[in-house]
Amino acid sequence: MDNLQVIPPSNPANGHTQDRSRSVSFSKLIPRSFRKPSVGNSGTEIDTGPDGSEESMGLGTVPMESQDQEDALQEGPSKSESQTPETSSKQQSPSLGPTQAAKFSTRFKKMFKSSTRTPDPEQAEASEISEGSADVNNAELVEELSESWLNSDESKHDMKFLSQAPTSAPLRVDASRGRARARSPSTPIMPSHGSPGKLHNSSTRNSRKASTGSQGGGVVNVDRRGTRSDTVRGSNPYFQCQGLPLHALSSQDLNQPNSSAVSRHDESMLMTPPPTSSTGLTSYLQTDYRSGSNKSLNDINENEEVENFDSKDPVEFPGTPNSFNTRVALPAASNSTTPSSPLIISEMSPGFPLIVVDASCGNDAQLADMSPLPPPANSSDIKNEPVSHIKPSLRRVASEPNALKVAPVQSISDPAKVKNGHSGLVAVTSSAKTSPTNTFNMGTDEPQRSHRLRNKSFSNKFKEVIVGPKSFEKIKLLGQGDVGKVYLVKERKTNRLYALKIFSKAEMIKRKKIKRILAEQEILATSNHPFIVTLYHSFQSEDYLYLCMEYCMGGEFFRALQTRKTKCINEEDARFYSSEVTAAIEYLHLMGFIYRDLKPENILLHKSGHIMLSDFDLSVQAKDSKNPVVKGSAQSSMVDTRICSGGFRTNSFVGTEEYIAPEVIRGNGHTAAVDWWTLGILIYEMLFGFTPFKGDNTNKTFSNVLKNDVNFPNNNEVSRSCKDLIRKLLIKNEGKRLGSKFGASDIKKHPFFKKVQWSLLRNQEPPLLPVLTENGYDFTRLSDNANKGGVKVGGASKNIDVVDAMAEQEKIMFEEKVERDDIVSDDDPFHDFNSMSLMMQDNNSLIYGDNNSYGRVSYTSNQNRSRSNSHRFFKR
Ligand SMILES: Nc1ncnc2c1ncn2[C@@H]1O[C@H](COP(=O)(O)OP(=O)(O)OP(=O)(O)O)[C@@H](O)[C@H]1O
Repeated sequence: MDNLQVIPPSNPANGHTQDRSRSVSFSKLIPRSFRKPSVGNSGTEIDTGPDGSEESMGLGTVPMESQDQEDALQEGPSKSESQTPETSSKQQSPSLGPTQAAKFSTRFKKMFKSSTRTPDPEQAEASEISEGSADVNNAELVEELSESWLNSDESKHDMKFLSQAPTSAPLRVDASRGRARARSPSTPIMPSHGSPGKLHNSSTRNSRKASTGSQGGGVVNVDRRGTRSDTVRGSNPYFQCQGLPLHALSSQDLNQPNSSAVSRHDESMLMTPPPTSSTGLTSYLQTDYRSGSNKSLNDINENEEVENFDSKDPVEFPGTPNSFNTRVALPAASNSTTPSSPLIISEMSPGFPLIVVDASCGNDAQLADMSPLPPPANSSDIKNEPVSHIKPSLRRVASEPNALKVAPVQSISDPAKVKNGHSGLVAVTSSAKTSPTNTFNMGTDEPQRSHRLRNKSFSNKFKEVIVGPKSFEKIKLLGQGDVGKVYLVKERKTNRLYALKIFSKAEMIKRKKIKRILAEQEILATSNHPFIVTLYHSFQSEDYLYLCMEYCMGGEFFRALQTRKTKCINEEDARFYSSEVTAAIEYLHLMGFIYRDLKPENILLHKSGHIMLSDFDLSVQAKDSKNPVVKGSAQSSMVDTRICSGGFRTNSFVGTEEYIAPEVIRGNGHTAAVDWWTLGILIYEMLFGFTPFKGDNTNKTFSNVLKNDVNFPNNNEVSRSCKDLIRKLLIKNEGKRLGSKFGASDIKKHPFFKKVQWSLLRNQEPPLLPVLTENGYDFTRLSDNANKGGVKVGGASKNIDVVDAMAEQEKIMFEEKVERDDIVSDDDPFHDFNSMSLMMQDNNSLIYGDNNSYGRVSYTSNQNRSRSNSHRFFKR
């Protein structure tokens, strides 16, 4: 990998000329209200590529394979695709009236006002070492804003203002983000284009990340320069550059001189403290932030972060007639008999989970009384509730593959096992036998479930919550995400280790993240898959929300990659991880979820070395999701998972910069195909240590994503089939992208995965095994410092008051009293957040041991892997 020949994205040959077409691409990124209607699958791109056969993969590897050389393989974007935006943008030249233009101007002024303020020293320091891409200075703005928009008469006023603004003044971009990436040595380092001392969010994130001990124990001391920006949530940089589109501005935004819908919460590690008055949170919420949380997740406009609920989605509050009529149950939650909410249970059988699609479509009534369960464990926090019967659920026992036997797996292609018909469901058999470690908690009593929980689609998995904040003892801070903090905790009663993610309600409301946390809970609670992190408990207190999850001691896969000398892994290992990721995404798609934030940082490593997908706050559930369908013949059938969310388009601007799919940038809506795009980027990054479209700033990256073909370094170790897979996943036209026909089945059938036995993935030997070690990478010192007052945030020591406040806040977090579902009033924004516990606790979760530091993890190569995988689990 050392001899990688990399064409920096700024190389004109790589499509970075200041040419017309680039402006054309960016013209798509003008405020959404000016955009052309969705092109969707009707792109003009022509799929000239092969259908996946090895033979058709064409040419051999060439140094830094050019597009020309690879044409025979490539279904890259056609010229017509890049021409379309130009045409459309001209046709769609924005036409602002004088009032609208004035509003835009107001937005710009507000933004510059905030951006030109003197940065604090720590931010300045952080900015010097940063070179991320999440900020854009004014000069670039003027240079790179949409050509069509620039040319419009109405925009002149605003652009004049932009060009007059001090060029050194950066625009703050998503200052709230708490994450950063280290760039691998082989990643092209782009020249910094920012001026010294400017505010730079990614650098701040960087510093914060280091200070908080980062991730799940699997933390390495990485180079803090050259970070990549983090997850973007509804904050299209173009909106930030240009001011928000009018439809996203509320009257409040426009009238309050100091308000800015684009400014993010401060960069303090502290969550915004909740109101302390006796009226408490409820009145605070009702006064200031009437969110749409009482509506269906999908009914809330996805661009909530840049929109004002009051103006767009008025929600009625208590006392108002019909205040509850606006509430729609969470997706797939309210009616288990609806065909659109198939009950899909994946069982962690001894071995690989068998997906069980309940052909009765989850009719609770029919299944009631089948399996009385034992009473919940005692908890002082919990008041007893009337009990109800539940249907038995097959749930996986957490991942302990070595201790488990492989259950016979019945192929989903077995026609005898596939039922299509009235229920419209694919029955993929469960031949799993319950093992001692996989037994249902069958008792004589029934689980307690609140009325609200009973109505949930996942109610067969959960009962009334049996723990509260006091049930856990904090061991250390694992890391801080966008809005939540994740702690390694041990349950006092059992000594079991968990990852407890805590969100401040006030913060969630302030930053309009209510929908996100509800989505995350919904997906975690609904999912039951060995490659998706298990949710054990969730509960809320007056001021906080808690998600208690399986602790993945291996930390982020990204960190594991960083421990590699080359920052990348070989193709065989990449196949392992990508196959597990594909299985996880397939499952999510089956459930009607689109993940939308695949990246190595969101892939955690279980202690077994297998992956665990986490962080679902960007995921969305398809409206009217359909049941999977089996297509093809008995010999070669495929489960069409694409159809589960078929036709569902969503239009938020979310994702991670380097992973964002072209259709997301274009803003004309996207589908589940975005997940296959991100899979392509992930595989590329695993193999080469950097992402294929990285530019030296956000705009360049997006331009590359829209225009550039994927190029490969001169690396003969990567097979043609692998490159072919990447190319097909990175087809810019989502309608032509691999996965657009049958979803995951398309990907699984690709020659790159030919040897993979999908049903036995969980029994493969992982390439890397996380090990707690005294000599591993240790970030606990930093978090210890944080606790002792020596915390460094943004490169400078925070004053002791801040540290004290943090400690105080943590104390409160772990002392609050749990609020059961029934006492959370219906008008509470977090009414739909359930307090609940998994029916059966996992007996395989890690147990706290005094001798472990839980801060030092290293990754060892799995010696068993080659023998085990090639001889036992891979077809020959
Ligand atoms: N179950 C877990 N086990 C171990 N570490 C975890 C677990 N869940 C989260 N973490 C770690 O805690 C940190 C914060 O997690 P979180 O999901 O909030 O952050 P994030 O991925 O940045 O989220 P977001 O994208 O929402 O900002 C991350 O470093 C993450 O790897």
